[in-house]
Amino acid sequence: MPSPLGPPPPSRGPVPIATILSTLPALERAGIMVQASRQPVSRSPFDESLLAAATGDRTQGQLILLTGQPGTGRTSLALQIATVAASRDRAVAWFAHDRRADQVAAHLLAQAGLPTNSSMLSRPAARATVERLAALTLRIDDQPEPAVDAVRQRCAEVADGGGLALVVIDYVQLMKLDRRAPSFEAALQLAKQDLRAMSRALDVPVLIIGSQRRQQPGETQSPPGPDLQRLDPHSVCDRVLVLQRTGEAGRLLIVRPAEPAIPMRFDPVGLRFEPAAGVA
Ligand SMILES: Nc1ncnc2c1ncn2[C@@H]1O[C@H](COP(=O)(O)OP(=O)(O)OP(=O)(O)O)[C@@H](O)[C@H]1O
Repeated sequence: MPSPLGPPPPSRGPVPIATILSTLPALERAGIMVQASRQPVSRSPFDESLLAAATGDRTQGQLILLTGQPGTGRTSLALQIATVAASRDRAVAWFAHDRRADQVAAHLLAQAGLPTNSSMLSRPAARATVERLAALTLRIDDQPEPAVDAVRQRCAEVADGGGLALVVIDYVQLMKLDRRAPSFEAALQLAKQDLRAMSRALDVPVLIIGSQRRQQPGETQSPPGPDLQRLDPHSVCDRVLVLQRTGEAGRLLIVRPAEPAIPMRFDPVGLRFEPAAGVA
């Protein structure tokens, strides 16, 4: 029987990056009217290799865990990966739980060499860069604390509307978890299982950003090693990546399946990873 309140309102769903960029005051101040370019974003070979490392070069449904200690640059790395995936035809759905959509858009601008607090935005070339970013098939959802069901519904809507290449959840500990589970860890485990089922049902890679705890005073082992049993206790994730960074030196460990680590350098201005010196 139909509800007396009528059909439920459509979910707001992930918002296209072009819409989010058009709300940024810094672009308005610089006189940039956001329009999507027909020119694709140029993809750096290194960023392409990061997408390949994250997905194992597979476009099929799979659950990928990207973890590391807070502040190591997990969001930055995931955004580089998402940008490559979103420069193709199908969409990338990004669920931001610890920052607003406009902050993700500002991060994207910084990665493209246009920090919102710099005079770079008033240079003529900035408009072309912004227009290329606006053409990305990146959609951002910053509604706080979504449950897995809500994420699944919004992803299914995006998939129906033209296809989905990648889902990113930043970060999984901030999702609304099942309160009936006996512990936070058990609830997290259930959420991961549901997200893995979603990746299979929609046949899309789902990258979840997770957090390793910080070193406690008195602990000698730092950072916590890539102990798979601790990172992914019941082998829920198909791929497990650990980001480590000290200053500008970083590396991406590929723990499951075991593959060679990727040495990198973090650019603290561009808020992005580059190949480590001496690495092509
Ligand atoms: N807008 C910004 N301006 C300056 N520095 C930033 C900005 N955003 C992030 N950073 C810095 O860049 C580094 C990487 O940030 P990023 O958000 O990618 O890391 P993270 O691992 O996702 O961390 P967390 O979610 O714990 O903040 C951190 O040292 C952070 O302080």
